[in-house]
Amino acid sequence: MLRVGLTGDLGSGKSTVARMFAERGAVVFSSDEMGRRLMQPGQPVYTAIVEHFGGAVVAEDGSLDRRVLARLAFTEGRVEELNAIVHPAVIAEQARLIKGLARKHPDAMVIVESALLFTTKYGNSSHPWRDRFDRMVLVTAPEEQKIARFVERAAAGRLLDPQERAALEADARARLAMQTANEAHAAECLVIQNDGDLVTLLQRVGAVWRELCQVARFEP
Ligand SMILES: CC(C)(COP(=O)(O)OP(=O)(O)OC[C@H]1O[C@@H](n2cnc3c(N)ncnc32)[C@H](O)[C@@H]1O)[C@@H](O)C(=O)NCCC(=O)NCCS
Ligand SMILES: Nc1ncnc2c1ncn2[C@@H]1O[C@H](COP(=O)(O)OP(=O)(O)OP(=O)(O)O)[C@@H](O)[C@H]1O
Repeated sequence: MLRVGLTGDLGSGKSTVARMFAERGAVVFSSDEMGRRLMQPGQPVYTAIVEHFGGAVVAEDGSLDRRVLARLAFTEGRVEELNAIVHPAVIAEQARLIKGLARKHPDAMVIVESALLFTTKYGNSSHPWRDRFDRMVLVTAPEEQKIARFVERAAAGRLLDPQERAALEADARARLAMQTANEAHAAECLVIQNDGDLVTLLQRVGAVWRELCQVARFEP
């Protein structure tokens, strides 16, 4: 089994790249999706977040209010408090799933996608990502393109008024300010530059996929 970490800043295109790898046969775990699942009512992570941050983070329907949490995390400087609750649970769940998969499908290519693989403090050693992954893939894009993609994805086809657009851009910049480590690790990664169209991206993903298959063949 080859364990691949797929990282890159917000809006760089990681999830898009992850889907392209999945189409080629990789098993992909999205940390954002897993985090969201573990934050559902009834989960220990949900309970811990409500106990720590108080009832103001609970929406009317009983789920966590992600806008309130995003404000606390990215505007009010409390992101580490949230990370300390969510990250250990996500990392443990990924380790559990990967262990099960290794037993059933020892030849699988597993890809774990997250913007925070290099920065999270919650692995089991001082170099958590080295222990968790055999190879790292980094997706990069110019800063303004990352912000534009984040805004367009959040708009989901709606026309934004200038205030909404400015608020989303500020949110993107605040999150990006916490993701400065990724490109500093470029030398340790297979890098996919996502500064063109989707056809170009598909070609670049194909080249990296072939490289990963070679590694898997020679380092089983
Ligand atoms: C603050 C929360 C509720 C905001 O939710 P929201 O739906 O707006 O964003 P979502 O979770 O889809 O994340 C979108 C992007 O924001 C960025 N981001 C999310 N969490 C973080 C963080 N802790 N540090 C830096 N950037 C982050 C990433 O680029 C991510 O891909 C949520 O992001 C969260 O709980 N974050 C803390 C836990 C975490 O790190 N989750 C992500 C991986 S486990
Ligand atoms: N090369 C591209 N051409 C056009 N659109 C793109 C390209 N790459 C990504 N996108 C679009 O940009 C948006 C952000 O991409 P994606 O969700 O893959 O980024 P991400 O790195 O996973 O972001 P986040 O960390 O915020 O989850 C999506 O709407 C995606 O469809």
